[in-house]
Amino acid sequence: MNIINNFLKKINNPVPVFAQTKLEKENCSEDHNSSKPKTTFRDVAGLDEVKEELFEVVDFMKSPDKYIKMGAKIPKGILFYGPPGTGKTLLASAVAGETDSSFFNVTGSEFVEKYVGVGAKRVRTLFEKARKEAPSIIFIDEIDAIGARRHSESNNEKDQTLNQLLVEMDGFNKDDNIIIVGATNRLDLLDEALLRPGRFDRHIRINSPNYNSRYEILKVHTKNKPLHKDVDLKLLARKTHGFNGAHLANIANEAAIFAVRDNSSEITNYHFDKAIERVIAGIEQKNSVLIEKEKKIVSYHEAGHALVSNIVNICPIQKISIVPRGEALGYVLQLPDEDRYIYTKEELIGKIKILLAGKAAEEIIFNHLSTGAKDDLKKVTDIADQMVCEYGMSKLGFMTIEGNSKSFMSQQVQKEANQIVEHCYKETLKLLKENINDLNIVANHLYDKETMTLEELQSLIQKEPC
Ligand SMILES: Nc1ncnc2c1ncn2[C@@H]1O[C@H](COP(=O)(O)OP(=O)(O)OP(=O)(O)O)[C@@H](O)[C@H]1O
Ligand SMILES: [Zn+2]
Repeated sequence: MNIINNFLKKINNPVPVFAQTKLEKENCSEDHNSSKPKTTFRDVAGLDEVKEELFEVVDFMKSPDKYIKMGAKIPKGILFYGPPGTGKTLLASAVAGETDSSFFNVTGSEFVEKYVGVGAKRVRTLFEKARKEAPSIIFIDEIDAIGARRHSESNNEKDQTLNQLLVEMDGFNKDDNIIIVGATNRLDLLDEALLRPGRFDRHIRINSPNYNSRYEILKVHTKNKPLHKDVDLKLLARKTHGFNGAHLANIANEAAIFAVRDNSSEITNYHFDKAIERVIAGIEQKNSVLIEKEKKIVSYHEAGHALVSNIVNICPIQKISIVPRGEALGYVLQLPDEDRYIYTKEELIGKIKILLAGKAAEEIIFNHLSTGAKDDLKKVTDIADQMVCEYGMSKLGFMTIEGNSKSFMSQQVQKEANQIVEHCYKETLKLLKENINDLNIVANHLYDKETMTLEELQSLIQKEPC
């Protein structure tokens, strides 16, 4: 599983083996020239909610007076965050295209300099130009390179650059008509000053595409290409689980190149298959069969979590997904329970069962132990340990066990915690075996559709004949 994890990690961090797409840095040099992109929202597939949010920004820019009259503040900064290759640059360029703005496409690292003051000067020059050429969109990719949280052992040059960016953003006039779009894969690294109201105060997560979005992206990138009638983009979308928009654009391009090489007048399934292989091979020597197998395991793992969560019903599920996100190959999103401070023993036991259900589903279906449950087990260990040592919920009695007494009693603590976890695991296996039909149905649905809401889960389970 580690190899596969690495593979997925790698395909989320594309290596520069492909031809650069038209947007990438075509007009960006040391002195930050702008361009006037022709990109529109029609070029961006999927991401409907994000586009909706950006429509408002476009309207702000097109008719600022309407908003100013109402006393509404024009947004200054939008921050896109999420994995690479998912269309952040494309979206920013579409905002520029839709508003006929000058587009400044820069990267945070371009401002990182050895000599104090040089980065800050670059920021100043960039904003001067943007003001002159307004309306403007300034897109700063990898904004964490200049916007990372400041530490006590400060780096003077970096701090000055960040300060200059903050000064420029604060100095906007109402009628400047400049929007800054920052992009990062690591929102958690950014300095809080940058995220304050009036600066980058709109944060928009851009996710890896699910099956539907992959289909839409493939449609966009094959729009002007002669496809053989047998080419089934839905099937292609299915085969490309875990790929991002940049990979899919490359697949469409590579398939066209293969067709030219074959002197073919149309792009066929064969060319697409070769293109997929090449894109995968460019990343790592693997084939898509492995992805399919992996996808099946993750589907059952997440279906296990979801089903048991639905039965135990401690906090409602929002979404179940097998689209990789960060390091996770799949996830079940539950409503945050941060408002809760008190849990009963039954509820903690329920939490442990939900966490163990992924592993249990894998054991029932594949009869294997995999590495996919590492994070789950860590959380289980923490809860069981707290039950024994902090909440007096074991045979050791109503006492807290900490410090020296914890090391002194470590064997007993471990034995109690083990008993809790083992008991929960047995119960979870039993629950899932009793509901094996539901497990299959939910896992198959996840495998096909890749994401599922609570309503969909519940209607699927209810539909099943008793
Ligand atoms: N939603 C999408 N619709 C259409 N094409 C897409 C989409 N997402 C990505 N692409 C394609 O992938 C290319 C690269 O995407 P883009 O550079 O916008 O990603 P990014 O999120 O900015 O990545 P990075 O973080 O690596 O800079 C785009 O130029 C486009 O061809
Ligand atoms: Zn899990």
